[in-house]
Amino acid sequence: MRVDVVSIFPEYFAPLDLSLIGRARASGTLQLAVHDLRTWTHDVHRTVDDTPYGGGPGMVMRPEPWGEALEALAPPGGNPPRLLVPTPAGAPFTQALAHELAAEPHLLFACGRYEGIDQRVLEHAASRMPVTEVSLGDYVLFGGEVAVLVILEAVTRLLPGVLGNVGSLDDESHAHGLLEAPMYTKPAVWRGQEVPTVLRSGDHGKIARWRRDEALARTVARRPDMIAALPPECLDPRDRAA
Ligand SMILES: Oc1ccccc1-c1ccno1
Repeated sequence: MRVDVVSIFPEYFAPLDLSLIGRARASGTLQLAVHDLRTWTHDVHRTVDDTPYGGGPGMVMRPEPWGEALEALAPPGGNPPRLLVPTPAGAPFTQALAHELAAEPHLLFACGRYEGIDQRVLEHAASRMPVTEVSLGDYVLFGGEVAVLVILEAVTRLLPGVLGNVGSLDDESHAHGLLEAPMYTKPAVWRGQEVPTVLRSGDHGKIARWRRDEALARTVARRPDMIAALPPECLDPRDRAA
């Protein structure tokens, strides 16, 4: 997978040389390039923002540098990337979208700052490539860089060969529409608290059932919205009686 990121703070992405993402880049699974938006400015002050039409506080990112950056990184006529624009006004970023993005050959991230990017940039881009405005949640950040780091980690870990133990994707939170069950490791007793006996029973059927029940209970308690979204067949008949 090829990933291009455009930002006025490219140094935000230094952490992407670390850990599993760093290994994915070294192995060639992930080809990542970070670009400074100011590369596509032509004035002495390398200006990227201006005051908003209609008034109001703050500044808006000018369309000209973005237009040139997106044309440089997604040249007309080539296979277009999918443009991801983190914004508080975007669609929720979910594990399902992470899986969708992990199947894309080329992602292009536009990191907005200030009050956002002139909307015409996204409208013009949409005439040439798929554009997804995405939100991490109902809160406001200084800019899109942190959101891109989160999205990149969620997507990269789904790429083939990145996670050593592929099985760990099977039962993690959101893998089957539920939150994951509590996890334990040695010692069996720690500060007087004992690991649930069933987990040390060796009975894999009982262990699987316990973990599913715990996952369901956690989801009901913490994320009832996820329960409402579960397809009926996901709820065991015994659970329906509950
Ligand atoms: O608050 C933001 C500012 C710029 C770009 C993205 C965001 C954001 C907030 C939540 N998800 O994304």
